[in-house]
Amino acid sequence: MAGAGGAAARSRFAVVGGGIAGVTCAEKLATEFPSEDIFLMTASPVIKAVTNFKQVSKTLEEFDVEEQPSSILEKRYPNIKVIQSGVKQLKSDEHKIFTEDGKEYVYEKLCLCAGAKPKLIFEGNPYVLGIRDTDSAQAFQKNLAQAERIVVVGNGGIALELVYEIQGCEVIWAIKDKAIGNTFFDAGAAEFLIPKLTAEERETPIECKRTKYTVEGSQEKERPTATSDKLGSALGPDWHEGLHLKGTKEFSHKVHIEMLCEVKNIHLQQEFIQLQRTSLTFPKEEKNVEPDQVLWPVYVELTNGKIYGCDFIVSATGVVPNVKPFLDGNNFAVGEDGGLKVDEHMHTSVPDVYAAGDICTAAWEPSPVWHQMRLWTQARQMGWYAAKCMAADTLGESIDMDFSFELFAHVTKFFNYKVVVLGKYNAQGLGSDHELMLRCTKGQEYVKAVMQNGRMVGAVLIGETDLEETFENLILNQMDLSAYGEDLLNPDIDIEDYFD
Ligand SMILES: Cc1cc2nc3c(=O)[nH]c(=O)nc-3n(C[C@H](O)[C@H](O)[C@H](O)COP(=O)(O)OP(=O)(O)OC[C@H]3O[C@@H](n4cnc5c(N)ncnc54)[C@H](O)[C@@H]3O)c2cc1C
Ligand SMILES: NC(=O)C1=CN([C@@H]2O[C@H](COP(=O)(O)OP(=O)(O)OC[C@H]3O[C@@H](n4cnc5c(N)ncnc54)[C@H](O)[C@@H]3O)[C@@H](O)[C@H]2O)C=CC1
Repeated sequence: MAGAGGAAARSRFAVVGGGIAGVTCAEKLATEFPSEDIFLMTASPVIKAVTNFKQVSKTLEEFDVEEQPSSILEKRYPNIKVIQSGVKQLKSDEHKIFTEDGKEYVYEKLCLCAGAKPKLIFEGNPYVLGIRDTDSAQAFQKNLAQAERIVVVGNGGIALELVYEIQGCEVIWAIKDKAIGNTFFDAGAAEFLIPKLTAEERETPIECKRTKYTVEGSQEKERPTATSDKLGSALGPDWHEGLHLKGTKEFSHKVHIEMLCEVKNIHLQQEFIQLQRTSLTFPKEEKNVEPDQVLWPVYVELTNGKIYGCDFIVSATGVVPNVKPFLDGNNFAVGEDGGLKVDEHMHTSVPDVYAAGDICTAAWEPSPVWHQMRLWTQARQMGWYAAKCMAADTLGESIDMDFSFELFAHVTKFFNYKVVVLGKYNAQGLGSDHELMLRCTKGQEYVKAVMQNGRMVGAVLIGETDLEETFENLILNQMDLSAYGEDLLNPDIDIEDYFD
């Protein structure tokens, strides 16, 4: 197709990234321009396909994500040409892309969908693992299978999933906040969820005696393999279901939460022993463990003064967009979160270069009830809409913002509860100018509506509340609900009757 030194292959449209954003973008372009070849360049050997797509309501959507060989995509869309090689450089003024295998490609319009990678604390420390793609999830599972205790740092989606799923291994969960799950929940919702975490801990606590580590013994153990530099796509829904997330112990779940703290330092075993011997200020005893009984491969020192020994650390502390190969020599505007800034047409600050999914930072003036979160729903919506914008620009047509950006809407599962979050579900950016309405039945459902000037601007629905469509409509139509007062959440009143 294109050889080093040979003529560069040309295509009207090129997309970089075989994750949900890139594949959706390429598919949409392939449908809009059936007689054009679409280049899809990706560093990963497999691509992500959205299957069983279901529009649950106006803005809520559910789908499965499948990892597939790229040949399946090419079979479905014969005009998509998958180029399996990482992009190492972009020369946007020449409209050229250079891949790791020494080839070059010329495009007219390009969409960058290279995703993101875990933003690790103490990056480079071999005992700190991140979870992003199939390889890193498997590395995590392999290490967990030999572990008795791990420390999970972070309080977002990944940490919430992990602390609930891990069995047979003690989990020390270190969070900066005063409640769990700060990216999705406020303290009230966290309070509702906590019993689920501790209940299962009580059900099956057949605790075993901890085997004693010796320095020699621990050296024999396989060391954790931290996330490699390989750039796979982010995992899909229920990614942990196929994995056996089990440590070496016989008990079911055992989670200890350390709130309002961060990791101050990480000490390897030898260094820890040395510090204990020589430093006057270093704590003489490891907290939580009988001194000298156990030696752990690594020790985590928290800012609250506590120290926990463990087998390894999971850093579930957010992501950083994969922008590096594209920045050099190109004048991209980059957001505070490190993403490529895109306008309301998914266009970056560089001519003919668009971006979608985790790599981008939405820099347009959003609807008052939409915000960006790096989620696969948004990756799909952005990839699809970016392709529409590329098509419209090519054909000289105008295009309106897609409806999916009107309202932030996400449906997921935490602690085995269905969770729906809508609009400014945590009163993000509203300051004190809002009121909360709550309804909670322990162990069953938690309903929170965020109200501003008598109008609903956000909601959290945990459990089978069946309220998502009604609330979605109420947020979208911004009806004045002051007259309904507390009845809005009264379970004996069918509020749908009011508004239908
Ligand atoms: C463990 C985990 C659980 C998650 N759970 C949920 C969830 O429950 N719900 C939800 O909505 N979201 C969830 N997410 C987030 C969601 O997976 C991502 O937001 C989404 O998949 C991002 O898609 P993307 O296409 O932008 O990026 P990615 O999936 O990261 O894809 C990027 C692609 O670009 C390729 N690439 C990277 N660099 C280059 C390069 N230089 N050259 C060529 N190709 C390159 C990669 O190989 C990959 O194919 C989860 C994420 C993780 C890690
Ligand atoms: N069910 C879902 O919807 C899920 C979504 N995801 C998505 O996948 C991506 C990655 O997930 P996460 O890594 O959980 O990111 P996240 O952005 O959801 O959460 C990061 C967490 O780390 C904390 N943090 C950041 N820096 C820290 C530090 N130095 N020390 C301690 N804590 C720190 C933050 O306060 C936050 O709680 C996110 O975009 C997330 O939205 C992940 C899993 C499940």
